[in-house]
Amino acid sequence: MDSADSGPDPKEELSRCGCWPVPRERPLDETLSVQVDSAATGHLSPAGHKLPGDSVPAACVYGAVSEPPSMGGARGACSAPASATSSKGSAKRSEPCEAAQPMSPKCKIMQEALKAGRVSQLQSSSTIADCTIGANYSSAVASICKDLDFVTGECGDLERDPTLAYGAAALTFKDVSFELPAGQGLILAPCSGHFEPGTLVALMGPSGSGKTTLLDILACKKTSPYTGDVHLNGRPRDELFRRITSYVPQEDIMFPTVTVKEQLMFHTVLKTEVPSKVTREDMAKTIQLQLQAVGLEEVQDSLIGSDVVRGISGGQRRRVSLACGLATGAQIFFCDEPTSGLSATDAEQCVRYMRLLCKKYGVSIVVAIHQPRQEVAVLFDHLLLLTSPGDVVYNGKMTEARQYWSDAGFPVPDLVSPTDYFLDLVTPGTLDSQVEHFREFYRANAKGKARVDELVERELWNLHERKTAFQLLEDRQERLSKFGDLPPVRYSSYGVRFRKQLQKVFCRQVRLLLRDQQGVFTEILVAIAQALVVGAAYIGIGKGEDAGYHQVGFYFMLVMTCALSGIKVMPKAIAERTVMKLEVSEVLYSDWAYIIAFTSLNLFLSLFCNCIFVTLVFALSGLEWTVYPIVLLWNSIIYISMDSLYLMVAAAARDSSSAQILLAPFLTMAMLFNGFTVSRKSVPEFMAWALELSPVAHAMEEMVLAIQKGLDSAELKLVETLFGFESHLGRSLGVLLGWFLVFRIAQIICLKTMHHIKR
Ligand SMILES: Nc1ncnc2c1ncn2[C@@H]1O[C@H](COP(=O)(O)OP(=O)(O)OP(=O)(O)O)[C@@H](O)[C@H]1O
Repeated sequence: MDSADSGPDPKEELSRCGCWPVPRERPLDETLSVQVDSAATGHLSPAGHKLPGDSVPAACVYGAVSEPPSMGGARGACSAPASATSSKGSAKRSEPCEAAQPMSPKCKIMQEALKAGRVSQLQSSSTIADCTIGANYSSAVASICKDLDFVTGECGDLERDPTLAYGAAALTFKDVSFELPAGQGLILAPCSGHFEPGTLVALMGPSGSGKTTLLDILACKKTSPYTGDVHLNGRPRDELFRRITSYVPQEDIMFPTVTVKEQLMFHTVLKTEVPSKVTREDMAKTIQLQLQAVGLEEVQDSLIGSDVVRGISGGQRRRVSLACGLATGAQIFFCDEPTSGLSATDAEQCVRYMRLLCKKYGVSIVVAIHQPRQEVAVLFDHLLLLTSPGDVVYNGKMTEARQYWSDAGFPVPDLVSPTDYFLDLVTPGTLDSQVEHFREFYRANAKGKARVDELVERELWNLHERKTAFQLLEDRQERLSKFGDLPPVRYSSYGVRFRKQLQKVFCRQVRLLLRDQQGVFTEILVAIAQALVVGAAYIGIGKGEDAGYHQVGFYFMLVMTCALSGIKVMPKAIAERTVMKLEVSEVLYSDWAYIIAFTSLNLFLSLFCNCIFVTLVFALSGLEWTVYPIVLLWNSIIYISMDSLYLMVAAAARDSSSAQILLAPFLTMAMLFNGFTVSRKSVPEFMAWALELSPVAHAMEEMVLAIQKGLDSAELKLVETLFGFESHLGRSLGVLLGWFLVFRIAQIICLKTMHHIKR
């Protein structure tokens, strides 16, 4: 791509500003890195930690801040000792390194490169800002890729980019704790802390120590009552908190028949408004880059899969969840065990990518992680270590943890992984366990609780320096507006308007429906097969001279079959509900969007299959086609009425077996009091109300009476008298409509109020 004389390309501009990343190519200036590497150590490769499939991860960010950073990255994050100025002269390393921090080979390489006068080359290849000057597409890609190669977790590996960084959200929490009701136990003792923008935080602790509990509380995901306050930029969280933050849950719940790329695209377009000039191709490139960053490029067109649908592996699914979380343009991310199920190399690569996002773009990422390898642990800036049951034993910089342990009288032995050692000492029940000692030490030591409490007090209500959530969103809006029109920022927890939510959810439902070819085809084939079997039983019934009585049996069978055929939608509705609940809890879309999309599409398909069934059976029966519209109409009406009952039960029931139990009384009433086997003439008087309320009875009566009128059949007239059929068209339509409305409303209430994701 030649952009030298054509002026800035909006796509490049987007990429450069970090709003929409550009796709990967092999780094062009690999030679430089190889030179530097070999000069220093002779063994480091520019693509040192690659993901499977030789993918070169690349950064992707979603809203750059044009003003200089106000807080210079994570508190305590160290910088390289040498002063290095970018070609714009804005990125300066001036803070001294932590004294205790050893310098990694890569840091040394960078220092040597700086000293040797290769500064400008190195800088220009490692900051996206410089691509603004060159406006060169390939070098922009190369520089993004190269940035990840410099992520080491040690001082000065990457620094906040003043041109691109958009993270300006600080998280402060005070005395958050969680106790089970009725004194069943304390899960998390009061815990406080503060994370500056750009901090990569590790929440560590033994199993059951309350890491997820703390993460859920901070992310505003805890559904059980807890105490304590969480603040965003010194202010209590509000509705917009969920647009500023993003959550990657521990479990990977997704539709099995969507592809990896579609899943990521769905999350991306629902979390932020896309400027009008950003094309589908730009978006596709964005997705491509995000997939590369987490090593999923090779499986981008594979299905997510499940136990019954062949798809990607469990580890890859974990990475899809992570990519979806990180694709939201949030400023604070909460990730629960994002690396579980990943190979050691992939886990390291994921955390390196997170560090890149933190350092370069100023976002904060809080990660609950069980026991990372040392190579992964050093990538974190901050360690919050819990013991079991949830009590803090360390809350400070990762680089200071070793010294803290020494101060506590337990220096980390040589050749032992510090994080393993920390965990061994604070895990109850182990041989080395020193839980009580570390609890007390944290409470009493000046570098423990006292320091955290002081920081929290200082940061709380530090309103004049920090922006509100609304202002943060407005900033992003302003930056993105140069790429096209955008609707004004709304005070809503949803990233996009309802119309767009509905459109996206509807399109996905259509795709799922079409992709599930087996499901659609099976449904149509079953309708045809059922029609042939039933039709064979009643073949030519409309032609007999004295077939009136038998014809009523035929109509009865048709109505009953149509009333029951919607039952098959229940398992599907229950399965989809779980995914919908998770996505709704992530405020991707409103539950209304799903209810409307799912219900309308499902109704359309089912009615279509029902029409095939009725038409085929009717054709085989030999009845006069003049009455076909009557038969089709009443059978469709009964189908729609009963369908809302099935969907209500599917919305209320926990699973398929409890759905059957819940359905039984409704079904018995509707099916037993059907106007034919139990008719007006035979029903006991005290149960006459049941007949009046049965939709099947009303549909049956109205249909037979209308057919009789149409055919003017004396036989049928006789049968009607025998069974006591009466026409009350208004009342019948009222009952059928009543069933439809009552159960549809109940379905909506159940979907909105029940089976929430409980945390
Ligand atoms: N809402 C709740 N109701 C009852 N118990 C709860 C609730 N939330 C958490 N717990 C309990 O709190 C304890 C800590 O759980 P949590 O998931 O926070 O631990 P963890 O450190 O993340 O564990 P792991 O590393 O094994 O995932 C567990 O015993 C869990 O059952």
